[in-house]
Amino acid sequence: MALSGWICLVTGASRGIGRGIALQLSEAGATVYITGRQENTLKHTAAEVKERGGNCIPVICDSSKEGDIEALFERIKEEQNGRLDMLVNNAYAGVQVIFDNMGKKFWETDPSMWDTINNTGLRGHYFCSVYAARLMVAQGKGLIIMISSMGGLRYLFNVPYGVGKAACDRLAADTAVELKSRGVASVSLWPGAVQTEMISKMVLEKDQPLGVDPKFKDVFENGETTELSGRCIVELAKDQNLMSLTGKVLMTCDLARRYNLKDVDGRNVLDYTSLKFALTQVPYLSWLSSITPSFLRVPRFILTLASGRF
Ligand SMILES: NC(=O)c1ccc[n+]([C@@H]2O[C@H](COP(=O)([O-])OP(=O)(O)OC[C@H]3O[C@@H](n4cnc5c(N)ncnc54)[C@H](O)[C@@H]3O)[C@@H](O)[C@H]2O)c1
Repeated sequence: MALSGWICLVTGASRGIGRGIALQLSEAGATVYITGRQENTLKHTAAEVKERGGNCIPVICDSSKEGDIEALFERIKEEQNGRLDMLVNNAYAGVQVIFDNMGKKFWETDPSMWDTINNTGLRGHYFCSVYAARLMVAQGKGLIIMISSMGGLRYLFNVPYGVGKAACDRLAADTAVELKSRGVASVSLWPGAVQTEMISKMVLEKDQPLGVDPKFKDVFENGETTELSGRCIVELAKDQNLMSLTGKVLMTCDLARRYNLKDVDGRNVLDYTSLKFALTQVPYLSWLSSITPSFLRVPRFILTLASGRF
């Protein structure tokens, strides 16, 4: 099996993308530590891993609490003789608050939204990266992945969300500078729209989700399963040229093309960098989408320019 013998850690794996990644890593043969705040929900993921013949170790760990994080890494160090091959920084506490405040300006929302979104989804990632890097540098190899999103490029949802995602991308880039000579890779992964349990409840199962653009609902209707990111990560981990990608933002649609992957339900992966898809999002031009070949992609330098930073 591809990741047989690997020791991996996925934070926030009781549901959503973290759960999907844990399922795929364990299916590939890795021993996967999974974290979350509640024992009962974590146990569901652990049971599913076991059902599929995998091996995972649930650990209660609140990513917004540094004491919990320190204890988690102490435990891995002790149980695995200092070995850790992969850290997936996924835990995220922002989805509910994002939907509860959809359409509001930052000055109209409680400023504590910053902490809800970024204490777990950014600060927690930094703390985990520090402790993981200590183990990985000592063994001279490893892979750290930040689960981010295209909200890192330009405005999406709200201010703390976008700032947090841009910072996750920068966290991967800057940690990569210091880790590269030690044999450890660090990347940021942008999934596309993912059909998580929360997204199903708040978008897909509602006729007109409050404050949500109907186009947004269409995108999620064709979205990725929660396991596609994990499938991409398994291939990435085995990639002989992994180090050439360190520090970069990687998109699931690009990785699916690079490794010739389909989603776990057999569907092709929606390429949200294709010109065809981009046109569907532009008012008055969406009709052009039906006559645009799907292999044409928005060049990466245009994406860089789209950040509007210079
Ligand atoms: N859903 C999407 O369409 C989508 C698309 C692109 C990127 N992403 C990103 O993927 C990541 C995961 O998002 P998701 O949609 O799976 O979210 P989710 O809310 O479905 O899952 C988040 C997970 O983190 C856990 N968690 C929350 N707070 C925690 C804490 N304090 N400590 C430990 N665990 C905690 C939850 O229990 C859950 O398991 C986020 O960074 C999100 O921005 C999501």
